[in-house]
Amino acid sequence: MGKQANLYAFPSVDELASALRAYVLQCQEAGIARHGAFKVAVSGGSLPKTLAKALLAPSEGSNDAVKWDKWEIFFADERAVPLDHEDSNYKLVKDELLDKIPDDQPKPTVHAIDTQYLDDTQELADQYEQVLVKSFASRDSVKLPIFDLLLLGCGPDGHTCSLFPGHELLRETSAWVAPIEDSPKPPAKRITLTLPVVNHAVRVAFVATGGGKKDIMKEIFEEGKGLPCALVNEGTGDRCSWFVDNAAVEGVVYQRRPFSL
Ligand SMILES: O=C(O)[C@H](O)[C@@H](O)[C@H](O)[C@H](O)COP(=O)(O)O
Repeated sequence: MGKQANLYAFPSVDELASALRAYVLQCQEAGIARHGAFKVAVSGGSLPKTLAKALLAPSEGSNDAVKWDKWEIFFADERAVPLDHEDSNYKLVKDELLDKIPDDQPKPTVHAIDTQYLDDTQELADQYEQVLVKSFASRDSVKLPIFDLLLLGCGPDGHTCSLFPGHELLRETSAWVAPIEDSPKPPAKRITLTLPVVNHAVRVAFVATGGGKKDIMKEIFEEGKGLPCALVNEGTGDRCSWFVDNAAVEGVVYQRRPFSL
């Protein structure tokens, strides 16, 4: 049992957000204890909004503080567009979360893509990989970076990051960051963390809300079928936690756990 992904279901997004906050802050403290920083990668989609709900809530004491100055934020996937483009995940995270951090709090370090390489997605991915190498090398001198936490969404087809069902990118074994030019979800050109990097993180948290997710949740948790989200579940076991609302898992046969840290 201990080897399976944790599924935490909440009656509302507000309750989900408050548990997510506790979970993220525990990961933050573990990262700081390990190496003096909290290295986290985030997805686009609906995740930044829920994350903002969790993290911008007022702090309830010293054990409940978001230590933004220790945060290094990376992008689990990013679209090959300028940073002020409406498809940009950077812009999404900036608008939903970063710009709303109160002025009296320090700001996190944010690692955006280098937009001078937008016309060449391989180069864009390679350059972003170098950002990771610089951030992680002194820590591990490593084959793979070890993120303290990945905060991911789950698409209606079971994709996560920009790793899509049946795509050859799922077989990538050496790159940390890879380009994709034919994303079925627009825009087509993107970069993404690869599956080995995702599965190597200390912890992975998926956030999925709303009844629109229940069919794919059933497939992921009951059948798997090589869906990217299921591959992450298999690759990370109980290092993986799903934060969902009841609507997203209605009818899904899989044991929910009461949330606790
Ligand atoms: O850039 C992207 O497209 C996202 O990173 C993508 O992987 C997203 O997380 C899922 O599609 C879930 O999106 P929703 O949360 O909006 O369903």
